[in-house]
Amino acid sequence: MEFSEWYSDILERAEIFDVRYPIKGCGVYLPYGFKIRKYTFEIIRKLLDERGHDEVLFPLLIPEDLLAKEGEHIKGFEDEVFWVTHGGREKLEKKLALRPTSETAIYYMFKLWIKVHTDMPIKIYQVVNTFRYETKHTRPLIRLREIMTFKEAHTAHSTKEDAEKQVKEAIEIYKEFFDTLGIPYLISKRPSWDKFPGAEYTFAFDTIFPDGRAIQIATVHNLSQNFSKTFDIVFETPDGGKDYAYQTCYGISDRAIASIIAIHGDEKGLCLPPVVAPYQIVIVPLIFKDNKEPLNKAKELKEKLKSYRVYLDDRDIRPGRKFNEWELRGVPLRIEIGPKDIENKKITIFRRDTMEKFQICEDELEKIDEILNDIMENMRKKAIKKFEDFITIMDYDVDRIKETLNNKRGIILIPFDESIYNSELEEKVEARVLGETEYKGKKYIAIAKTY
Ligand SMILES: Nc1ncnc2c1ncn2[C@@H]1O[C@H](COS(=O)(=O)NC(=O)[C@@H](N)CS)[C@@H](O)[C@H]1O
Repeated sequence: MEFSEWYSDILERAEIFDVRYPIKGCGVYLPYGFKIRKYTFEIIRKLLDERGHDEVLFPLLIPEDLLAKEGEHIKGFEDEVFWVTHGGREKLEKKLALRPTSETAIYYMFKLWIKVHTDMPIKIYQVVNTFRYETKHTRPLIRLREIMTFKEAHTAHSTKEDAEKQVKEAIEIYKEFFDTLGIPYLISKRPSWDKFPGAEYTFAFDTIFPDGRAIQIATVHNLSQNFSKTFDIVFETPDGGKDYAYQTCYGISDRAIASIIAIHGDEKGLCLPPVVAPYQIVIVPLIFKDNKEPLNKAKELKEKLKSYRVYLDDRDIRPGRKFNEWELRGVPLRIEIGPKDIENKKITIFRRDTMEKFQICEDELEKIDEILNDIMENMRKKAIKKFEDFITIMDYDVDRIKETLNNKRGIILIPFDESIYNSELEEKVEARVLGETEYKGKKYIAIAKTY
């Protein structure tokens, strides 16, 4: 089955996201998908909180004049903004934007909060919905018009060096986030012609989906003083002088969830990293006629394993149907308990990642931890192997680049060469220039067909 069909099919059959909402680019997180989203964003919240960030919440609506304040920013977003023009039947005298991202909402307040250098660093983030009138093909969790899970961090610093350091910290945070999820990535410095509107420079994380197309899954922007000059965020320096704040911002979205589904999934369905799996273990008692023993044993096991997210499936349906359903939903580990197992004081384990079945003694439950860790390690290795197979290093040869992108796809790396690194390159190779990147210690220009 072709990837995009597999992807749409799995969102529906594993009951993750319902695309039938009557607005293009909008959809509904179903309970199972919502849990994956919850556990995924718990990871990033923890990583941000541990590094001195505070979670906040800003209004959704941004007055038109505020959004338009930073010239480059508004130029970059004016074709993507949704507007509110009425309050009830009354026409608003100032139209209001649904935030496409919150720089202009937040930096208006930074101006009120920042007076002296000791008011910084400010390191805040919010996890909100944002709205972009995407004209390209919308796709669930990949290219939404209502971005349902937009984690945006915004920081302000009293020196250029501190802002540069913050960019590096943000990159470390995202590396740890995607490593925890087993999602491989290439970090590139976006070319100047493709940086975030209003940024000095942008670093981006790109991964590769099974169809070989690259997708931007995170971005880190050094805004320097572009916004602080526009919003007049001036502070008193230690020596009593005046300066504009130095700022950064960095964001991820529902694409983190799309990546977990796309990268770890297989023909049987989802294969979820234990850390985000709504159920890490499902217990299936093999019930024969009126033999209640397996069910009682299963309940005992569930109790013993209560430090995990365990589902005891005691529904009155055939075990085979249960196995297929939990494999489709990507539950990392299944335990089967039948009369023979009980007799032999064993439990049967099924690993979703390798689809292998084996037995452990019923009093060796401490092995479960190491099996779940091994599952994650194996999933990560498999994903990195697939990712690296999609990387092609070659000398600059337009025809070979085009031929490779049309057949193998993936990311092409050509040795960095200033003389070809310009916006014409994209037209020549009929693909996106992801930017300049380091790969296995060498510097390259990365090129790919992207989402
Ligand atoms: N339409 C969309 N649907 C889903 N995710 C999106 C969409 N547009 C962008 N994203 C994701 O959101 C991330 C952050 O968006 S951004 O425009 O690059 N950066 C910002 O908005 C900055 N304010 C940092 S928070 C992107 O890296 C991309 O992974």
